[in-house]
Amino acid sequence: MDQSNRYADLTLSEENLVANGNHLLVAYRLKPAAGYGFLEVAAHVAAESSTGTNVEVSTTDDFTRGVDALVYEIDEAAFGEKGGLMKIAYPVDLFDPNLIDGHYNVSHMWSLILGNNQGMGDHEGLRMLDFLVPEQMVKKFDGPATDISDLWKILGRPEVDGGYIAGTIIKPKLGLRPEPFAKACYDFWLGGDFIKNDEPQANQPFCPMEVVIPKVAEAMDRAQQATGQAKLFSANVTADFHEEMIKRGEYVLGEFAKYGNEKHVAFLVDGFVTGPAGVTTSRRAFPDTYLHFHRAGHGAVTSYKSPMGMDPLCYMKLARLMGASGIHTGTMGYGKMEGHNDERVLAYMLERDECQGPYFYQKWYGMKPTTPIISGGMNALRLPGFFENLGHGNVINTCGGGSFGHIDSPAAGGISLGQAYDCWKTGADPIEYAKEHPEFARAFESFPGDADKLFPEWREKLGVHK
Ligand SMILES: O=C(COP(=O)(O)O)[C@H](O)[C@H](O)COP(=O)(O)O
Ligand SMILES: [Mg+2]
Repeated sequence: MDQSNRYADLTLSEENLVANGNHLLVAYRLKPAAGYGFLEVAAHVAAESSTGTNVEVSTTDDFTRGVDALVYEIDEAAFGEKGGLMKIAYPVDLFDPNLIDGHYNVSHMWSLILGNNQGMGDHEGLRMLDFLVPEQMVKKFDGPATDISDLWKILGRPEVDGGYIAGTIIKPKLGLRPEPFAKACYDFWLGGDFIKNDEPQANQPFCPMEVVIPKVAEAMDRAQQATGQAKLFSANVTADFHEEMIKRGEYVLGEFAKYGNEKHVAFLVDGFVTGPAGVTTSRRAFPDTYLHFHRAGHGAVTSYKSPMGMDPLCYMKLARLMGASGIHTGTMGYGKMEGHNDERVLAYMLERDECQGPYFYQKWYGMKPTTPIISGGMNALRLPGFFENLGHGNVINTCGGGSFGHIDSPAAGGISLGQAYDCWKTGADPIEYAKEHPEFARAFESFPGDADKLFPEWREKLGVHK
């Protein structure tokens, strides 16, 4: 049934919709299934995402029609064989404020703008490319309670432009028992700032939280004394229900508090698999603890290979609205995961108070920034190019292989990361810099494949032969 007479109004002006601020606007890429018209399917998406279904119903009244989501712009040829562009305006009244405090919840918003419409049978692809949250809504999402400035403060750095946080992920991903796990922490903290649990490290029988966390807390205390520097640990508190997550969070804080280091702890939440409810549990139960949002699983929804789901930019915006202090943002083509250099905008959308997305200019109205967390196949050699592309180093970077794969030690791995930032920041040539900085130089021998690709004559220039 073609519902475009009700769920489309191509006379609407986006400029007015933005100025009025009474709609959440969404841009989609749509590829109709064979035999269906573009506007017909676009209108069905709007119906299915707001007040309609696939047939007229007798209970619809004039008020209902007044909160219809409306297709207001289409460009059928925008993406060639991949489909066309269409934009939908969702009235703010469709969204769901909490009973408790009137804040919006991301789960509900997500269920509308990317809910049933994903499963419709009359399209071959529907992908969310960008969305614009109007001021009246932005101000009623939780947003982050803490941000990178809180970590810089603990590290004794300026709370503005405090710079690069050199981090790692304890590897191997699984299988370490408590003693070797804590030793790996200590060894890295002799050279780096920040350690995270790998996303599945939690309470396994071979490494129970109640055995390993006390050892990690003790290792942090020893490393701080040995280096005279503050250290940070991001502990995985992910759980399927809030009481378990709170139990884990309180336990971790209690163990680090024994050394006065409860503020040196962040909470790792596997936010894609636990969903907005899990993220919000940590955000609200532990507002003083940096919320480290790991996105494992997000590729099922955000991979550029897919005609469905949403672009990573949209996922970053949802995470900031949820209240992530930091989120894994990808490596913009410099690491091992899918991505490209223009994904700078993911970081800018997270950290700035205003940012131009691919279709909308989003203002955040003072909402705290979310830190880009850069991870996935990174090491000291790949970092200078990454910083050059992004234009700054105010990020948390976690290199698992890039630290524990350094041929000298995890500490040398950590040091090499900080040196990579220093190399970029001072504008030094990496090869020349390596001649004066042994840990950075040994990263070339640790990751020869990368060295060959990034700095072809490195062996001759550094006098390192096979
Ligand atoms: O454990 C790692 C990286 O380990 P390594 O440094 O050894 O590659 C992270 O889970 C990935 O970065 C996740 O990807 P993303 O950060 O893109 O979500
Ligand atoms: Mg991992």
